[in-house]
Amino acid sequence: MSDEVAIRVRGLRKAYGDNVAVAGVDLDVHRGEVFALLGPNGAGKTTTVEILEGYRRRDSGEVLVLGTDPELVFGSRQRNRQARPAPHVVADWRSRVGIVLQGTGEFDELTVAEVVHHFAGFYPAADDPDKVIARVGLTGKAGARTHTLSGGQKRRLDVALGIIGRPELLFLDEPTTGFDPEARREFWELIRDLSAAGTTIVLTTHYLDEAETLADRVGVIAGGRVIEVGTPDSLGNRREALATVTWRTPDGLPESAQSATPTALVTELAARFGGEVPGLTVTRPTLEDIYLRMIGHR
Ligand SMILES: Nc1ncnc2c1ncn2[C@@H]1O[C@H](COP(=O)(O)OP(=O)(O)OP(=O)(O)O)[C@@H](O)[C@H]1O
Repeated sequence: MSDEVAIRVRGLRKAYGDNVAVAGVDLDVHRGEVFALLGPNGAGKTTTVEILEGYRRRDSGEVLVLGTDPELVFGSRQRNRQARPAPHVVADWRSRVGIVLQGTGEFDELTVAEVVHHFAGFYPAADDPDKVIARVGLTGKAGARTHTLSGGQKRRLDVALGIIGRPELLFLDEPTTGFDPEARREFWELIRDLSAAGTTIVLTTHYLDEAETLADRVGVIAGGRVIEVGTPDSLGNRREALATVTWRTPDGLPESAQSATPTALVTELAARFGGEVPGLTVTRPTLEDIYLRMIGHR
């Protein structure tokens, strides 16, 4: 991870009529990091990400993605036509940014291999299509027509199309929705590989375990504002949170205590029981506990 920013957002605002979806977001994503955006339904995640991708127009604020304002790259309605980059800069920016949208993975009568090979032709330095098909676990379906794929297999194809151009920056919107547990684990491996190879990754997810496993940093959005940014283990003062120690009394009844010094408590319990403490567990709040607390549910 480096301190150089891949994405810089300041004072981003976007309203749909009277509904303010994004109410002043500031955000930096560093080059090489995996950044997860979390937030309840309607929090403004997709709106924010689609503005970063150049698919939606903002009302105000500054946005730089790989040093370029995405609105100037894509927008035909940009405010300042003079500022529009030259065509080669636009093509260069598009090829450096990979986007995995929700549910694009159906191309009528085309096969998986045909679609991936076709998309590879759009990029100046595309990856090997067959290698990418293997990476997303679709080799067995390479000859299948895309409309015959299952939901999870279509998402894998979406991911293949997002990475075929070897992007420097990859956006993933709820990438593992509909994946079975094994497919999720395989996908996480793929993200780790891409990250290890230096790809900056921004993902939105509702799975807290996914954010915890993959993200270097997490940003929590609620009501169109970023309420906190931090590493998964430090968010919401998680590191300082009390541990819960549970055990069974000699009568077999469950007992528990919260402690800032659980090791001392366990040592004391071990002395009290003269060795093994029955039913002993020591837990700290999960990212999900902390997240739910942050967004106001208890
Ligand atoms: N095209 C649109 N037209 C009008 N309102 C919209 C549009 N897109 C989003 N909104 C509204 O903007 C707000 C933020 O929506 P957004 O899709 O950005 O949230 P989200 O955090 O991605 O939610 P989810 O987790 O459900 O995907 C919501 O109140 C939503 O109804």
